[in-house]
Amino acid sequence: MSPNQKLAIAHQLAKLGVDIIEAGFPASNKADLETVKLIAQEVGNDSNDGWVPVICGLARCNKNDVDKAWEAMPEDQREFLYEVLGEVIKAGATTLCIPDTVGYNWPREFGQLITDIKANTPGVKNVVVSTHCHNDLGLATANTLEGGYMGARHLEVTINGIGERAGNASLEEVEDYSGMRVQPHKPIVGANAFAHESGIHQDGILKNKSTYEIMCPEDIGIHRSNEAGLTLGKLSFSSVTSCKHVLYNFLFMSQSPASTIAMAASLSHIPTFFSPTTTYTNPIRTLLHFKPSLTQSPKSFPILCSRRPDYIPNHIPNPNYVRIFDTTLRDGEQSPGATMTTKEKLDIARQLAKLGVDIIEAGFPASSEADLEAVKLIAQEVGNVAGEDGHVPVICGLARCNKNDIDKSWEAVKDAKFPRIHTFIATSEIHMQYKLKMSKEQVVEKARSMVAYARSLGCNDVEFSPEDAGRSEREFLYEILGEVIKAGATTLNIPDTVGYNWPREFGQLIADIKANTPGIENVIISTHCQNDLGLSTANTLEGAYNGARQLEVTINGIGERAGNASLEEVVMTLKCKGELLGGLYTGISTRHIVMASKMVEEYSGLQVQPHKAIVGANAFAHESGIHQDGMLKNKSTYEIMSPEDIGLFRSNESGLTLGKLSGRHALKAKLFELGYDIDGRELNDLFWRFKSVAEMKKVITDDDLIALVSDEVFQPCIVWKFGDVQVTCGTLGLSTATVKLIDNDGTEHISCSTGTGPVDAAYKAVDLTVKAPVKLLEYSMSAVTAGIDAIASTRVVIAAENYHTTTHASGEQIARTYSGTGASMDIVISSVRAYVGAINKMLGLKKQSTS
Ligand SMILES: CC(=O)SCCNC(=O)CCNC(=O)[C@H](O)C(C)(C)COP(=O)(O)OP(=O)(O)OC[C@H]1O[C@@H](n2cnc3c(N)ncnc32)[C@H](O)[C@@H]1OP(=O)(O)O
Ligand SMILES: CC(C)C(=O)C(=O)O
Repeated sequence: MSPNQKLAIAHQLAKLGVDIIEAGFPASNKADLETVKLIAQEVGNDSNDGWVPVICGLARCNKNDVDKAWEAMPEDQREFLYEVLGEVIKAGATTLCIPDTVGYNWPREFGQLITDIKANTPGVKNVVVSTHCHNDLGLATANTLEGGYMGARHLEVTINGIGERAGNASLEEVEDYSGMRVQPHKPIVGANAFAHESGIHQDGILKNKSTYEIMCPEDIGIHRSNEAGLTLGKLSFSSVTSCKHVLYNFLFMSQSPASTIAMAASLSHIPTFFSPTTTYTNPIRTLLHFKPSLTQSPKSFPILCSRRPDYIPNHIPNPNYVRIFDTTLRDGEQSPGATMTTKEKLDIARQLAKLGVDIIEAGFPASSEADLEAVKLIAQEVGNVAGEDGHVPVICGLARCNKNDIDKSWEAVKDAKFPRIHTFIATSEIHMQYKLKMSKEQVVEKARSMVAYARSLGCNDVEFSPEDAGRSEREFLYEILGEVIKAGATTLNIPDTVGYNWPREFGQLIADIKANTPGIENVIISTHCQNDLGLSTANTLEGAYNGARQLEVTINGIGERAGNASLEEVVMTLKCKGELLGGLYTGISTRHIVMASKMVEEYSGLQVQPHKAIVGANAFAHESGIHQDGMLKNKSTYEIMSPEDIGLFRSNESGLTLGKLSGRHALKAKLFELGYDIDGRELNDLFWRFKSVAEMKKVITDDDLIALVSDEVFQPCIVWKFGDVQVTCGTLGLSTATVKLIDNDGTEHISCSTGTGPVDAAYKAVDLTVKAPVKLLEYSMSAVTAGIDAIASTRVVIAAENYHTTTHASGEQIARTYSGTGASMDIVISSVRAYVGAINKMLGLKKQSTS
């Protein structure tokens, strides 16, 4: 960020009411010294409602760098930590910051560290204890809160959670100046955080907002456009189905996210402020560019147990084995804009099977004919194929507690080797009273009879969820859960539907259910944690710690509103910390994580933020000198897992350098290293794209290849194929473009158009051929690598003008949205590829729903 941008953010932080602003690292460079000085002078003396923030600058302990000593260390080394801290207190320190520098702690562990320091450090009563938690496992927010709970009274956070690698605990939002885009499903400030995609949620919201919202968007400075009478901003609605009730969606004023605050409850008095942001601007992927190094690699994981027990619906022979239930294709698809075609869902299901997930929730078959067909296909094609280790995943379909939904679900899954019906009904007062309009007795009876009905169809694997369990009365939960066990449920899933619990609370809920529900020993307890407060990963782990043996997650954490617990965070924490969690382990083959993440990102159109834990582009990138120095000396200094564990390979580790003389074998091998197993026609097509880039570019980097794979492989079914484009542009006249597209029969269509620029002209030429009027809602471009010969990656979001509308709560018609991505060294070609990809997705879905 520039000095002026930093100053503007400091002013904003002061308005927000933060107590201390760490303004920079003055010794790192002259500009930072000057900026911190300026902030100290201007912001550090400016009263906001009588409050002047403390201005702080970071410095190494040059003589003896104790920074690393402060992260979680084995209990037996704690004495050293108390000693160092005691000494600095004697020397005059006023605040003790306890950093989990590499984001390696989980909440119980970090909380214990704070407790121990408070109990054992001489003189600690005279200073303030602070947390500083990094987010490498997605646990920074939970660790920070646990630290606060255990007595820290100074919590170090960043706006939007940005920071080194996967970032820090988050306050909120510096998206524009930092260029660090937040993902749509980022809690609190993401574009989807208050958007409701699925019919059942919309129905609830229409009846009473508290059914699916735990805070008012207005509290954090977000204004609903329909209430404000405005329709600015992103259209994030795209339901797969027609719903009886009027559909509801929050459209945000485009400037709103930049004004929001993570700890909304305590900060709701703060005035709101905005900074406009409509497109994604993160410019450069900074995936692994390390030179191979001889230094020691991060610790290898303790091998707890690798065998996956045989599948028995209501029993796991090994008590430490935790089933991973992936709901990317059901809850994930409920993310606004994430509608996927049948082929895309099938591809993802295959990848989930490769990953080794135990259960794939493939959809909600009653929601539409298309979803029923997609789930059926997945049941037949993925639910009967054994993977490398002989594992065949369970295929599951969601259903409300009614016969029609359950029939559809059974029809969809019954061809799988291991079919499962998942039925649910809400149990919280607010949902029963306003949404269902049912008494407790009616809800119990419905749940009991529908579980029995599902069993009567011949399904011996029935999961039941008391929706909104996180806000349900305990005694009522024990009662209804006891009844469904008697009726034949084999898994009881406990959802924190609105992401309202914090880890201790959710863990206690699982422990209480385990202790008080009659017959619970005969079933599997499961968790399903939404991420509205950024706590879903920690809640899920607490659930496991307290006895849950099935964890419901999604790839990249996508899902309704702020999404779900993410598979990669939960699985990698169990892999890194399984021992601390009592020896828990999963059957996930983690080296397929990156491929799954990329595929879901491309198909759902939901891009993960660069600082997303595990799979974000920066998760293994080291930006600052001190970290880079540490990495060069020993990778374990700043990495808690090696990228290879999740299928991400450092450049050149193989020694393969691809260029214009490389052949398909080298390309395939290199792609395999990067986590992509590509063959056949896809490999061939990719090969020619690769060759054309290699002819122009001396060095083909991993990022170039990743961009090409995204563009070539993750494309929707082809309705129109991009052929050629020719543009003329400049200052002397209108830009003109000629575009050749090829239809399904191989016929070439050529159109010409003028436009305000070359991309506009090319898009108009495409429109002339396709004749399906669309509106361009978003357009963003980023350079994949540095330099003039970089590959440009384009992302567009479009909406159809004449069809695919749905009704907004305000009564207006809202168009569904479709995303497309493209990559090329030529920005116009990249742009046209993205545009044609989005159009193909729109036409493909239209074809699918009309057939
Ligand atoms: C927490 C979750 O994630 S729940 C899953 C959310 N997923 C979805 O909603 C999938 C997409 N949804 C859809 O396609 C549609 O909502 C459909 C096809 C399922 C239903 O559409 P419609 O029949 O038009 O109903 P609509 O969605 O408007 O309203 C939901 C109705 O189901 C009822 N309902 C909601 N949950 C349940 C349940 N678990 N069991 C029984 N009835 C339920 C509501 O009370 C409401 O009933 P009402 O009409 O008597 O008031
Ligand atoms: C259907 C249930 C499990 C759900 O998605 C939720 O409650 O969030």
